Amino acid sequence: MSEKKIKDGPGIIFLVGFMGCGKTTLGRKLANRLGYAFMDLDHILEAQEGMTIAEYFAKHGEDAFRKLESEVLKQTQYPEHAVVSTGGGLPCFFDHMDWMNAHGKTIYIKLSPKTLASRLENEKEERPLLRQHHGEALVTFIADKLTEREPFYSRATVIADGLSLTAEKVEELLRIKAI
Ligand SMILES: Nc1ncnc2c1ncn2[C@@H]1O[C@H](COP(=O)(O)OP(=O)(O)O)[C@@H](O)[C@H]1O
Ligand SMILES: O=C(O)C1=C[C@@H](OP(=O)(O)O)[C@@H](O)[C@H](O)C1
Ligand SMILES: [Mg+2]
Repeated sequence: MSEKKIKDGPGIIFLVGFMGCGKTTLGRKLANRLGYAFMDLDHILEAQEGMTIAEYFAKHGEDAFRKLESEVLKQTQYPEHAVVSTGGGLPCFFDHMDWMNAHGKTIYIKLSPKTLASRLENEKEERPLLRQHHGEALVTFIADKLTEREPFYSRATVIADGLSLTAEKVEELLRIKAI
């Protein structure tokens, strides 16, 4: 594996962006391409708690979830090289953008509310914040939440157009940025 790694590369790459932008999907592909470990903080949290995020929200509520995802972010043991997919809300709470930028590089996968909504319409059950929104109301909900979250996401090391983003393209962006 090690010969595949970008020499003196960014170490830890955190993928950030709204629900449905592809952090989990692209993260796995990017890790595979770079020969880095793949870690998804939502999956780590679910394995640790023995329940899904939807179950955790139903049982303990969002405030408890935000505290727990903060612990998971900061207490996880990261290998030297890893691609880490975060949950969509994580960058927008506590000091998480600063923390991730201090511990690695961040990539914001940017997409429009319309595209996000079309990807999420059939994947709302596992995302408790979206469950009660449908059709045009889902687009509006996403647009409003995105406006709120964008200032946090925009502090990423690299801002990438999610529509044309592939693992190859991310690798190229990292090289261009020389990080
Ligand atoms: N580049 C892409 N093009 C089209 N659909 C995608 C792409 N990346 C992810 N998806 C789809 O969008 C949905 C959400 O992807 P996911 O990786 O779970 O996003 P996130 O982790 O950011 O919430 C999934 O159905 C996934 O298959
Ligand atoms: O945006 C959010 O607040 C959330 C995003 C989810 O992760 P994905 O972005 O991978 O869907 C998950 O952490 C939880 O449902 C809350
Ligand atoms: Mg995900």
